[in-house]
Amino acid sequence: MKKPVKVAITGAAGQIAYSLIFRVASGSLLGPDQPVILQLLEVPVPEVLEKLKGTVMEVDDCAFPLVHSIEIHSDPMSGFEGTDYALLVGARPRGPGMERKDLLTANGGIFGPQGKALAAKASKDVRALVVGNPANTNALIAATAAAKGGLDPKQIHAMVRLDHNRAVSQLATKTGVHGNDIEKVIIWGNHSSTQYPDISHTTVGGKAAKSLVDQAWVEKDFIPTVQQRGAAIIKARGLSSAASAASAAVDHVRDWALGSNGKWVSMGVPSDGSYGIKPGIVYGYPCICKNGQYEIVQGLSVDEFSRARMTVTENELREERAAIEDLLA
Ligand SMILES: NC(=O)C1=CN([C@@H]2O[C@H](COP(=O)(O)OP(=O)(O)OC[C@H]3O[C@@H](n4cnc5c(N)ncnc54)[C@H](O)[C@@H]3O)[C@@H](O)[C@H]2O)C=CC1
Ligand SMILES: O=C([O-])CC(=O)C(=O)O
Repeated sequence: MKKPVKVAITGAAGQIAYSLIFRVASGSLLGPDQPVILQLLEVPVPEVLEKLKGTVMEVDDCAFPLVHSIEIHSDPMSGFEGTDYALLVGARPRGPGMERKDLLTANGGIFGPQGKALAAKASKDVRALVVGNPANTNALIAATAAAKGGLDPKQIHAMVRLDHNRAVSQLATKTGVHGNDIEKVIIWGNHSSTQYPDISHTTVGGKAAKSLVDQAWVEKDFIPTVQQRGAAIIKARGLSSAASAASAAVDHVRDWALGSNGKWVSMGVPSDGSYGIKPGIVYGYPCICKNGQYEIVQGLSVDEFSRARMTVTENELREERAAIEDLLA
């Protein structure tokens, strides 16, 4: 048996975690031979911690072979002790009629202290994924705080994988193939309604996606459907997406940790000037992961249509940054 690794999950009594914890415990995240220590974090509110105890009872009742032990915490300084992977889910979700950036004030304050605690307590190689919305700017806040404590901002990502998976699914349905046959989808920018799902480089069964679908469908159907999918789920379910968000979080961290086998995956990572997106924001890019590291895919052509959309979502992220600049100080 391998040595157990520590996986911290915040928002552990919430709806995403109710799916995520079981996926991690079953081995979907790090493989079928990797034992895990679950570090479950919640707010220090008795009713919430009681609810979390109920979830833990259920994890116990699954008798998962890979669960080494389970801890409950309400302070990130104890909860992130020795953490190898952190899934930062805990934050308020939006309701009908809200944009995700409307949550900045409610949620931004959560991520500075968590970034600080990761730097102080987690493994020096920790990899953290921010799921809580607005995910990109929350990741920027966490990464800025973590960097002050010595972590590399590249260790803290934002999740745009749900958008990536949604784009794959929409295109698969349209072209009548399985999602497995689709490669090189990109989500540029923000996990918001300005994100740019780009199929300029996408292949479907080895053929250029652009040769299989018309541009009017891309502009009027595909892009808005992917951009608005979160809102459509809220309208249908009365609650924001949960199991699909957990699944995307598993996909993101698994590919980061174990490698994407040469495949492109969309990840919200610190902008580094690639594709003209100057540093200072966390931006969705196409990435390839290997040996526990990610690299932004370089050298792609960007046409006028794509550039305009990449700039819109970049501008929104710079506005979000300006709105929380005080949290970066
Ligand atoms: N990036 C993405 O693709 C997606 C992001 N989300 C976001 O994920 C977040 C969580 O969603 P749900 O699980 O549905 O919400 P939820 O309300 O069911 O659960 C959130 C939990 O986080 C806890 N929490 C709040 N502050 C915390 C803190 N400082 N430390 C630890 N726990 C804390 C709350 O007590 C609550 O139990 C929301 O912000 C939502 O908008 C949701 C879907 C997709
Ligand atoms: O839309 C929301 O608020 C939840 C979310 O981020 C998504 O489903 O993409």
